[in-house]
Amino acid sequence: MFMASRIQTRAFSASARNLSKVTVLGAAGGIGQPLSLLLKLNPRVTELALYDIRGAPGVAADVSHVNTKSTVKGYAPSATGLQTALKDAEVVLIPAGVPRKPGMTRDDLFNTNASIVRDLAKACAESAPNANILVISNPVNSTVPIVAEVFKSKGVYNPKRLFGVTTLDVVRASRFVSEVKNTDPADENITVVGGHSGVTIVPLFSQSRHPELSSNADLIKRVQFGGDEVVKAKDGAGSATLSMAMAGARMAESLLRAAHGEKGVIEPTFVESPLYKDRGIDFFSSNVELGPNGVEKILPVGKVDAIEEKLLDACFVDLKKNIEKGRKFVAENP
Ligand SMILES: NC(=O)C1=CN([C@@H]2O[C@H](COP(=O)(O)OP(=O)(O)OC[C@H]3O[C@@H](n4cnc5c(N)ncnc54)[C@H](O)[C@@H]3O)[C@@H](O)[C@H]2O)C=CC1
Ligand SMILES: O=C([O-])CC(=O)C(=O)O
Repeated sequence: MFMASRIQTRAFSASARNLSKVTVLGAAGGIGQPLSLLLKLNPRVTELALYDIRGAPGVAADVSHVNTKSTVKGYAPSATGLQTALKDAEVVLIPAGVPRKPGMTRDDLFNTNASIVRDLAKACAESAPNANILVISNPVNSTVPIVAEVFKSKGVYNPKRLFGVTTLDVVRASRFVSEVKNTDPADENITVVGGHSGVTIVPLFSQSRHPELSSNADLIKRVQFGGDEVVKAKDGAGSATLSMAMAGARMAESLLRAAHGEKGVIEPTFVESPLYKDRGIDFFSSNVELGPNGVEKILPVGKVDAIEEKLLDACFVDLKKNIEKGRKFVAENP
């Protein structure tokens, strides 16, 4: 009896400490809906706030019937809708914005998505300045710097709490390698660094258990342009949504695990990074150890071979321009 009540007390105080509100901005979209469902299935999430310019209350009502303990609320635009959705959030995921159609690059989305992300970042800076912000909206190489600039302008920028979601690139890399090698993707841990578009995506096969793959140009290209495969197959109906939802849910889960005290949680993510500042690159995706304060430690890229060195050089050229473009947008359109 005594034991049982002690265990109960302990369980209660642990869960009281681990109340985690997660907010999705763009929750009624192609990514937003399955992402919200996956978050509802995550026992670490205790409150789920779903916001969109249309349809979020319906998605919330639907997801709320899934029989896990978390509460779900949907928010429509109103005087306080976005503000209330964001208040006390520990993690905010942003998949709001338009997706590509065949023939477009991610940069072609800039004109529409830059202002969407800027405005949502303003709301986050005001209502959830201490949350972990996970940016999914493309072009990630530019939208993450946009969020950083907005937070700076409001005096609340904390680089340890801002993440561009690049998880899908490693998810794809491990799956594509497993198809080539006829292995289980769970055993294929492929490091992918750089940014999240075309040649800025740099897989480092030399560091994997199949170092010879670093000369496999087709495989490198497939990882760099994996998103295009989906855009083409969807034929005008959008880009990756289901695999992206899985990747976004994994990133959110990793942040919550780290926030709840687990050590050694590592994810690849696009963050403000010292790794290539000497090359003029202020944001870079690499493996990052997560902790209760967000970014705990940015891991070094490690040894790369001559082919990968060249891939990195090409990455830097585009990445620098993409980052600058995001910053300039906020400077000119505050
Ligand atoms: N980081 C990554 O690896 C990936 C990023 N993406 C990007 O994610 C974004 C979303 O893609 P999908 O979900 O397929 O698009 P979608 O068009 O299906 O959904 C976007 C949702 O955002 C909402 N929205 C638009 N403006 C908004 C605002 N101001 N506030 C709140 N919600 C707003 C729309 O109403 C819509 O429900 C795109 O920019 C896409 O390129 C897609 C796949 C992978
Ligand atoms: O390809 C796109 O436009 C969507 C995306 O970022 C991806 O699937 O990696």
